Amino acid sequence: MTKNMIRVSNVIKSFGDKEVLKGVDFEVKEGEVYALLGSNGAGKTTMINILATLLTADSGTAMVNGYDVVKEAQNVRDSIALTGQFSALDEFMTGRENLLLMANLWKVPNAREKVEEVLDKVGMTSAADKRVKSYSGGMKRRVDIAMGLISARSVLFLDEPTTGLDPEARYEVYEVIKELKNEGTTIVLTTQYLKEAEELADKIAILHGGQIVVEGDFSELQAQHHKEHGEKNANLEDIFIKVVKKGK
Ligand SMILES: Nc1ncnc2c1ncn2[C@@H]1O[C@H](COP(=O)(O)OP(=O)(O)OP(=O)(O)O)[C@@H](O)[C@H]1O
Repeated sequence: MTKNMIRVSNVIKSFGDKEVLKGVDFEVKEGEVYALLGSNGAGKTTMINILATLLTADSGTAMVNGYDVVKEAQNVRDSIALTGQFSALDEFMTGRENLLLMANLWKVPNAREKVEEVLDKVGMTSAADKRVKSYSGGMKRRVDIAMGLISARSVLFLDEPTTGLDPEARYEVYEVIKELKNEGTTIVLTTQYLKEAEELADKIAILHGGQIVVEGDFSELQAQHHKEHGEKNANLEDIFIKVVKKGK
């Protein structure tokens, strides 16, 4: 049986009197690409930060790689890599130097070989000796993802990895995610580009009104949409808009 890498159960989180997550439940299986979608402010980053031990939920439980995010936070941190919208790279160092620094910090065995391996994986070998400040947005994002891949982590969180990138750069990052997916990496992805979720994700979830209101693979979402709205072969954008409108 495939292992559950993530198990979220009845997670509730408020900021002051603003209730953002109102009982979130979901599971992600090993090797699955799980896309968490939602409008701006729906709570996607909040949920990911709870899973990444950067925030604590008010109640409910969340497990990553079999570890409780509160009681076994260090084990969870050792199990995950998180890449956000904002680059954590040193602009004055080269891509290779950034990766090597990270590999040494994490005491990765055979650091140099590992750096070459991840550079190759994200297609950045030929530009590896140029300073990060000369990179395009897509190149920076690819090295960011490579930073996450430096140590063998069980789950990769990609929080809006393509936001703010032009279409060409987005495509480059998209190709990297596809490659990781083919290798069987468990990925939780948030994205504003529904086409990406449609093509990359094994499972799509829509977070709305503080809960997961729809979940399934794309064809299941299409079938549900067909049943409710009589529209066949809808794209994810149509489905998303109907779900979000209905929930209002
Ligand atoms: N530290 C905080 N203090 C107060 N409010 C916060 C905090 N972090 C998030 N929020 C609020 O919680 C809500 C959810 O934010 P979150 O960033 O999780 O949403 P999101 O779905 O990731 O949105 P986006 O797509 O815009 O990134 C927003 O209304 C936000 O303003």
